[in-house]
Amino acid sequence: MPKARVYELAKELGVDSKTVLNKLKEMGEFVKSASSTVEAPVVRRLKTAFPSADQQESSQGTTEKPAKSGHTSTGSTDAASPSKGSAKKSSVKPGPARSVSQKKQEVSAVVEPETVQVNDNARKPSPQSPARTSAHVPTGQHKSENKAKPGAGRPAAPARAHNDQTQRRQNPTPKPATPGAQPGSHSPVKPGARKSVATPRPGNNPFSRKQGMHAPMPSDIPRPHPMAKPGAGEGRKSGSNGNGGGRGHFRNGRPGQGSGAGSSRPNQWGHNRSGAPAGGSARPGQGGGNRFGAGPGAGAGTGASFQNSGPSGRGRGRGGAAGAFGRQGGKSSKARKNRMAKRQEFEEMKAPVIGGVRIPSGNGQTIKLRQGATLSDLAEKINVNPAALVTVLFHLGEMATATQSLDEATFEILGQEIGWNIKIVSAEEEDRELLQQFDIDLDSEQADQDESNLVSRPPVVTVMGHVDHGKTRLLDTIRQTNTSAHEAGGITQRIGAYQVTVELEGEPRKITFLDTPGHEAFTAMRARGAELTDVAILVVAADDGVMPQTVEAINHAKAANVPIVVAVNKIDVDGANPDKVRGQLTEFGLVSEEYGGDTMFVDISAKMGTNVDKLLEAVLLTADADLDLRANPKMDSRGATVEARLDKGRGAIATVLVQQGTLHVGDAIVAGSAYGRVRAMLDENGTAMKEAGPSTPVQVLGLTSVPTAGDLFLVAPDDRTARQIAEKREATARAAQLAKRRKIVSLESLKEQFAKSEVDMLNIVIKGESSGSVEALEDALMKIEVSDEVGIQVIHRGVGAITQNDVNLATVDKAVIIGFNVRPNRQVQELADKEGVEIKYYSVIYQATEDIEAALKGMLKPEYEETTTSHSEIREIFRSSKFGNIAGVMVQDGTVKRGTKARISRNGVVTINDLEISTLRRFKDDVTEVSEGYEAGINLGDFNDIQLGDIIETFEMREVERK
Ligand SMILES: Nc1nc2c(ncn2[C@@H]2O[C@H](COP(=O)(O)OP(=O)(O)OP(=O)(O)O)[C@@H](O)[C@H]2O)c(=O)[nH]1
Repeated sequence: MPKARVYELAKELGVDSKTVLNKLKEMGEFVKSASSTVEAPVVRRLKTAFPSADQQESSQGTTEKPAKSGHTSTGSTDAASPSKGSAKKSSVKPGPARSVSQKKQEVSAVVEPETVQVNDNARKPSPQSPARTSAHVPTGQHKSENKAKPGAGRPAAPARAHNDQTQRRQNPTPKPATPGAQPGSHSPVKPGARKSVATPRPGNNPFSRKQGMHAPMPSDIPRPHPMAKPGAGEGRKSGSNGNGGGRGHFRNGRPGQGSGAGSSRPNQWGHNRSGAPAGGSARPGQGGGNRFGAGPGAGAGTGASFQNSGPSGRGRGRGGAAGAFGRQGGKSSKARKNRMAKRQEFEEMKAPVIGGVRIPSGNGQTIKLRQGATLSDLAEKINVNPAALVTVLFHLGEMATATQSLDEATFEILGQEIGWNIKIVSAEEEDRELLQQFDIDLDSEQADQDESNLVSRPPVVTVMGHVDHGKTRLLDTIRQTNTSAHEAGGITQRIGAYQVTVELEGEPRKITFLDTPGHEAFTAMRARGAELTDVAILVVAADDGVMPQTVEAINHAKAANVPIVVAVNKIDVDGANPDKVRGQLTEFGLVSEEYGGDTMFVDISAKMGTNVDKLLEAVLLTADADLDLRANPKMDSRGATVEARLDKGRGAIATVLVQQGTLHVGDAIVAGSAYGRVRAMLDENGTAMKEAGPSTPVQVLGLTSVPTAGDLFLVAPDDRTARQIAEKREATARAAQLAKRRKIVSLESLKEQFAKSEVDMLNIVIKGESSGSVEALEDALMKIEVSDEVGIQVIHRGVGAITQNDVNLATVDKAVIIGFNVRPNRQVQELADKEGVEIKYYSVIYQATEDIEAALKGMLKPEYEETTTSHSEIREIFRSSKFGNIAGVMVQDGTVKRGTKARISRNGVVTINDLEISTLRRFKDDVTEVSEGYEAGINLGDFNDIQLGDIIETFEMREVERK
């Protein structure tokens, strides 16, 4: 049985701890404080020294000093004069009364944290309590009720709660104890007074939004706002403590805290819900604690807290000893608020308290966040402290930092909790909304097109297919130029767009070709919302058939809902089998017309020019059959950037494809975050143009910066609007970039792993001559997978020469700079040399990827494997007082070396690992190694458990090359 503590004895005996302490002193027992323990014999003596509990109750009721607390006149006093004190305003709601001893406990000034009581309640009476009557039930009655109904505290919870609330206001008017105000659910039932302990009713959480046990009153308004000064929130927290434990059970799985000992950080947010105890104990006297602690049901186990906070009377403002509205508090004059402030507080008060923090409810309002948004982004939009959101999320069981990107589902759950309908919008949607701010509504423009304004436009065609199947050659043939000859490495790297005119049924028709490095750029553009392609030509070499990238290309075209025309190429090559290609493609849903399908297949030879005209016809026929290719040339131009680069002499040059309207020289244009005025326009041959209609690719000069491939462009009403749109886009792009960067790190917990040296990141800065090549290179690099332990992070990419900024960034982030067809100037190179920044130059993508892959492999930590170096049999054991046991061995194989790791195997079973050959001798000489066939003396350090016949195996960990 545990030793009794003074305060427990005091309760049991129905006196205050001080009395017990005095008595003990008289008895010659030195006991330090109320929380000190007392030995069993002393307890017996003490009990005999006091009258019986019942006697004590009756006497106590009359003898208790009023000065002890507001509740000193309990028991018979109340019974005798029920109208006294709080009875004036008491409600007639009856509640089971507490036992007298219970009341006395409440009167007691000394309460230990572990006694979960509301003794303080008794000491903080208020004239406002509507439930006070219940507290004035005569003692005897209380007793009998309690005895009859052991759990009688429950029905009285509301009354008790009010009592608590009011009592904490430190009204000196003597008050009776609150019935059932001592749930003490955590403690075992103790004799005497403890029997009347009531557990809090689960359904009476006064701060539950759903249960409505406690309608927020102006007097409940915390001050200052807990979001601003968490400390002030404790009152509220205290208030909820009574039942907070119950809440805690559900929300945090931390049952019992609500009735447990005082929290060391009572003011921290989140304690409400977790049911952590009131802050009063840790910060005695803080006003909030008293006032809000007085909420209904607040009694559960926070007695100590309140006890401390109450009498100290050092409450701030309205707290502490303040009256109902705090006007009697120490700083009452300062505490007075104007109506507005009170109103505001009231509103704040009504805000849901989640996890101890109060977030103004959005009342179901919709709020839009960009993909990859963080809690900080949300906090900014709804004007709350990001830390509060972190807390709320934590209470929802999700751990995230304020700057960590969260997914849509998490935001949705969080939104539901805080009353906001959080919608995650794509970058395109966000951009559309941004444009709407400038009265540019792309959706309605599209929908409200007047049929009469629509004229047919050329189809835009993308050529896709497996590597080396002849895409570039086909485009060359079509244009009757030979661009592949100029391409470094012979691989298409630049994204261009060209227009050709072909004759169909005697009528000249235009086709716009996007010259892409395959489907990757196509998808990269789509990712930006640039749905440029109308028809895809799928090039399949007849001598090679369907290859992995052919399938990928099909999938991408299908995903974009783009009709496919199949060009079965290289039919001039020996072994070409166009039928096989047809057969293979049926598996992918591309059934040729000859086979009863609706996909046009044309057998061509890009090299010889065979049937290329037929292919173009097929493209036009497919476009005519499947698509309604019309656009309005009369409106402001809209389109997308196909490629952009920085020209030394002419500045930014963007190849744009006009999709709607007509682009004119002099138009104010914005493409992504680049803007400017169209200074000049050139076609693919460098010929100047004055205007460009729908489906026309055109090079635009005059932008202030280089846009990115796939960036949508539009003509703005004026230069200023163009600039403002660009600036806004720039800002959102920067935020998104940051989020993306954070995501890379947070998603895979790379950072943490990195910190633990479990993963290494190769940071890369990519600079290239055009946005298309930079993008293609980045995509290619990101696909490199070497191992889970190493990864690539592109920390910056851009078009143009390598600059000082790039080097600086690389220095800070320890990055490697890749210059793709670009070079730094001398000063920048010198800076890089000085800073030790590596700059690698490439003009072919695969060389870059190969190099980086090799670098990553180099970053892998070496792999080790165990190699056995020798076996030696123990043939003799020499006992040395100085060295311990020395094994006289015969080296059976390999070489024993001093200092190597060793293990012992006995009858084929390893008995011990991790030994070391500490000394190695040949006769009397210390040696470093002994080879096979020789005898040696081995000492294994402290290890002496060796037997004749044991085998000493030595081994080393050797580095092995990674595959
Ligand atoms: N015999 C023959 N060779 C062809 C034909 N078409 C292309 N080639 C050759 O195939 C090789 C690859 O052609 P490209 O046009 O560069 O292939 P690609 O698909 O553009 O390749 P990437 O740019 O690497 O994606 C070149 O050597 C071409 O000359 C053809 O119809 N017949």
